[in-house]
Amino acid sequence: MANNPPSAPPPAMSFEAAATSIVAILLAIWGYTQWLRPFLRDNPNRLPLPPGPQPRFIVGNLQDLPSGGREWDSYAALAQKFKSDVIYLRVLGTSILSINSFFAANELLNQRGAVWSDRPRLPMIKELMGWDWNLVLQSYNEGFSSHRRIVQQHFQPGVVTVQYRPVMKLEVNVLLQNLLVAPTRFSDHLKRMAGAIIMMVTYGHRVCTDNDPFIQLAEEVRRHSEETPGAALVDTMPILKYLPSWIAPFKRIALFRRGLSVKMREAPFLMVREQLAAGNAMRSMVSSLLEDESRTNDGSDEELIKNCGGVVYSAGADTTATALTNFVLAMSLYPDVQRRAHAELDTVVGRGRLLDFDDRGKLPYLGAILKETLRWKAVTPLGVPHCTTEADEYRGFYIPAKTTVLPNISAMLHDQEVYADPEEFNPDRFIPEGTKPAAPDPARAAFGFGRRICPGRHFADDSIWIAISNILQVFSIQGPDGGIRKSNVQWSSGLVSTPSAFACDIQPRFEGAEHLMGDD
Ligand code: HEM
Repeated sequence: MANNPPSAPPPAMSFEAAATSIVAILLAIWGYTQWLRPFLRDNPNRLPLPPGPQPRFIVGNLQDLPSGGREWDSYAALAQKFKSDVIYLRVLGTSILSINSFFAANELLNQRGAVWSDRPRLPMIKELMGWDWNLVLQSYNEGFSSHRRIVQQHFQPGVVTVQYRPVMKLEVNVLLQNLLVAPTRFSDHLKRMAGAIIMMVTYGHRVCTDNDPFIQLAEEVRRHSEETPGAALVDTMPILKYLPSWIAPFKRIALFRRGLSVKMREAPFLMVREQLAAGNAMRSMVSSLLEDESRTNDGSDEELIKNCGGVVYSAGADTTATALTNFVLAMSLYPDVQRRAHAELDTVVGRGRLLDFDDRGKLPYLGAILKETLRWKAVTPLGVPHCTTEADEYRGFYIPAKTTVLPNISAMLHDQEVYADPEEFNPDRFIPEGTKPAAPDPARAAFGFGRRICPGRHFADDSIWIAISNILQVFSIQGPDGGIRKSNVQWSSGLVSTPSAFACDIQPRFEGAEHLMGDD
C-alpha cells in the first residue's frame, strides 16, 4: 500500500477571522442575556410574560413589530390572535407591551400611575433629533414635573374659559371667512386657525397671513414627523447611534430634523423676549412667565419657559387641526348626520347670530358629533409611549422594568363591545335613549392616561367644539360629485395620524349666512 503524503497543517486563523469570531461570540452572549433578562432579573417567582408571538433567538420579535402603516390595526390583530388585550413583544433586549383595551389601560396607566408614567429613552427622536426638551417625551429625570406644572397651570379649565375662549372665537371667525373665500383650501385654513390660536395664547403673536413663518415652521415639523416614536431600529438598539453618519443615513436625517427642533423652541421665544424689552409684548403664557421670572431675577428659568412655550406650540396645533380635518371628512361622508346637526342649530340658535360657548348645553347632537369625531379616527392612534419605572405583575404575568408601553387608543375607541359598528360615524351612540345608556365618552382614552394625560384637553375640547359648531351653523359640506370613497383616504403613521388629502365642497347653507361672519 502506497503511503499517503502527509496532510498539510491547517492554516493558522488570520487575526481578522479570530477577531470576527470573538465579536460574534460576544454578540451572541449579549443577545442571549438580553433575551433571557426578563426571566432572570427581578422575577423571583418566575412568572410568565404576557401573551405574544414567540420571540426568535437574539432578535426576539423584530419581525413581528408592526410597521409600514396602520400599526394600531396590526397591534389590535395581534390582540385578537392571542385572545389577550395585553400583548408582549421583546425586540433586541427592549420589552414592549401593547395595551388594547380601555379596561387594561385604566388598571395600569391610570390606577398604577406611579410606576407606569415614565417615557422610554427614544434615542432617535430625543437624543439624535434633539426633542429631549419636549414635555411630551420627557422622562421623570429630564425635568418632567416642573414642565408639567407650568403647562397644566396655564391650561386649566378656568384659564381656558376666561382667557382663551375670546381668542378662539376671533380665530374661528377668520376661519369662516377663509372658508367662504377659498373653500377648497379648507385643510390649510384649519391648520392656520389651530396654529393661530396656539400662537396667540402662548406667545401673543397674531397670525395675519397664510405665509406666517411660525405656521410654516409647524407645518414643516409635521411633514418630518411621520414615523411612530420608538419605531426606528436605533430605539431598540441604542448602540447604533454611535455609528458614523456615512454608514447610518438615519443620523443625517436626524441632524436635519434637529435644526427644526431648535427653531421650534427658540424662534418664537426670542420674539417675545425682544417685544418685552421694547415694551410692546401682548399678554401670553410666555410673556407672563418671563415677567414673573424677571421679578425673581435669577435667570435660571429661561430654559424652562422656552421649553414650555415650545411644547404647547408643537403639541397643540397639529392635533387640533387633524381632529377638525377628520370632522370635515365625516360630514362629507355622512350627510344625514349633517342634516340633523343643521336642524338642531336652526331650532335652538336660529339663523340670526353666530353661536357661542353659552349655547353648548342646549345642543346635545352637536356635542355627540364632537365625541364621535374624537372616537371615529383617533388623532393619536397609538398614544404617546409610556414606560415602567420598575417591574410589576399584572393578571399573573410579569412586566419587566423599563418596558415601553403602547396604549392602542384606536383599538380602545373601536372596541366592538363598547362602540357597535365602530367604523361608522354615528353620533347617536352618545345620546341615551330609554333604558339604553350613552356610550362612554371617548375623551377617557383619546387624551391619554394617568399622570401623562393631555394637559391641553380642556383647551382642545373648547376649540374643536366652537370650530365645528360654527362651521355647521353657516356651511354645508358635501363630498365632490360621486362622493368621497372612504377607502381613498389613508391615515399616516406617526404620533399624530393625519388623513391624506381629499376634496369636498363647502358652501354657505342659507341666504345671508355670510353676513353672520363679521370682520374680526
Ligand atoms: C385633539 C386634540 C388633542 C389630542 C387628541 C391630544 C392627545 C394627547 C395624548 C394622547 C397625549 C399623551 C398622553 C399620555 O401619554 O398618556 C397628549 C399629551 C400632551 N398633550 Fe395633547 N392632545 C390634543 C391637544 C393638545 C393641545 C391643544 C395641547 C396644548 C396645550 C396639548 C398638549 C399636550 C402636552 C404638553 C402633552 C404631554 C403631557 C405629558 O407628557 O405629561 N395637547 N395629548
